[in-house]
Amino acid sequence: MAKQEILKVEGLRKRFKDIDAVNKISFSVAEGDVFAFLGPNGAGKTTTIRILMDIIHADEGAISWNLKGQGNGFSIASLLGYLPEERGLYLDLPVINSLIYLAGIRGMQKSKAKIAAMHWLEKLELADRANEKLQALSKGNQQKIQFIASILHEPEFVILDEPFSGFDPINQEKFIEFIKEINYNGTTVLLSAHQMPLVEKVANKVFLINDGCEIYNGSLSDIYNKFGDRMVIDLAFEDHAPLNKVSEIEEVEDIESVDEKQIKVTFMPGTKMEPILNKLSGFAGITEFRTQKYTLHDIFLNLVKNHRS
Ligand SMILES: Nc1ncnc2c1ncn2[C@@H]1O[C@H](COP(=O)(O)OP(=O)(O)OP(=O)(O)O)[C@@H](O)[C@H]1O
Repeated sequence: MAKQEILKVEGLRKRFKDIDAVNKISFSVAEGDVFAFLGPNGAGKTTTIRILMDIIHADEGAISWNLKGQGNGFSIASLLGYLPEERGLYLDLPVINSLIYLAGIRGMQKSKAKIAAMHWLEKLELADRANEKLQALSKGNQQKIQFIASILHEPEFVILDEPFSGFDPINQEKFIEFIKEINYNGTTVLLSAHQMPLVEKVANKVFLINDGCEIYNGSLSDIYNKFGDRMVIDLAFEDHAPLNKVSEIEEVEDIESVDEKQIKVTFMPGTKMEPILNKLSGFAGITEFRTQKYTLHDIFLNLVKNHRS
């Protein structure tokens, strides 16, 4: 059975002077999705999110929400969870007071908010800092508090704008687990992030935006099926990598220079390994040969590059 649609966006458009920041995009998010909203810098992600959060208004288009809490006097924005790109909490208040206050204005009882806040502070290894002012915490720890603030009231739908930025790799991995956990417990997630290896661990749907326009909208598995059928080989050479000569191999689609000795070669869809091995055997001084999976990162770069050209 198809899952219930929680958010439907149709023909959304926003212009800033002569820039189409968001250019007639449409998508829908269903209950239980982790919907990855991806795009390069300046693509229009934060503008779209700000429109969804009612911070700015669209010039054209329609947004419909289907949240269980609608109609009980709370605004849509207060029913949602939101981790904004620009962080900002009450620096001068003790952490626990900020969290309880923020959950309160979103309709959560004080006693329940306190229990939930302590639960998340324990999880994020910050329980012993609960009574300190936020400004005494490191930037990464402040970000953890802001994440707690966005999900404490157990929203049906949370928007996380760049949740991994500013975290070390260990905390980034932990946050993947936290996102999976809130999603498992019933929160639908719209996630905007640049770290593709993290995104592909948690998302089931992907929307790719570039220059305000849709360039992919579908499931994560479909994006691999449609665009992922490519072989990638990392090559290292004793001396300078012979970029020009490798690019003459007819099956080569793209070459990325890692450094002067290393290259990453992407082959056309359907390329077989054996003829490539034969061709590469003609190159002197190969010190490393490694096949790789074509990742979401590669697909993303390729789709954006093709859209620009
Ligand atoms: N208030 C504004 N006034 C004028 N232009 C704006 C404004 N806000 C955004 N823009 C422009 O709209 C475009 C989209 O910006 P947006 O912040 O939505 O991109 P983004 O995808 O979130 O980028 P990033 O990944 O860098 O955060 C950019 O060209 C940006 O300069």
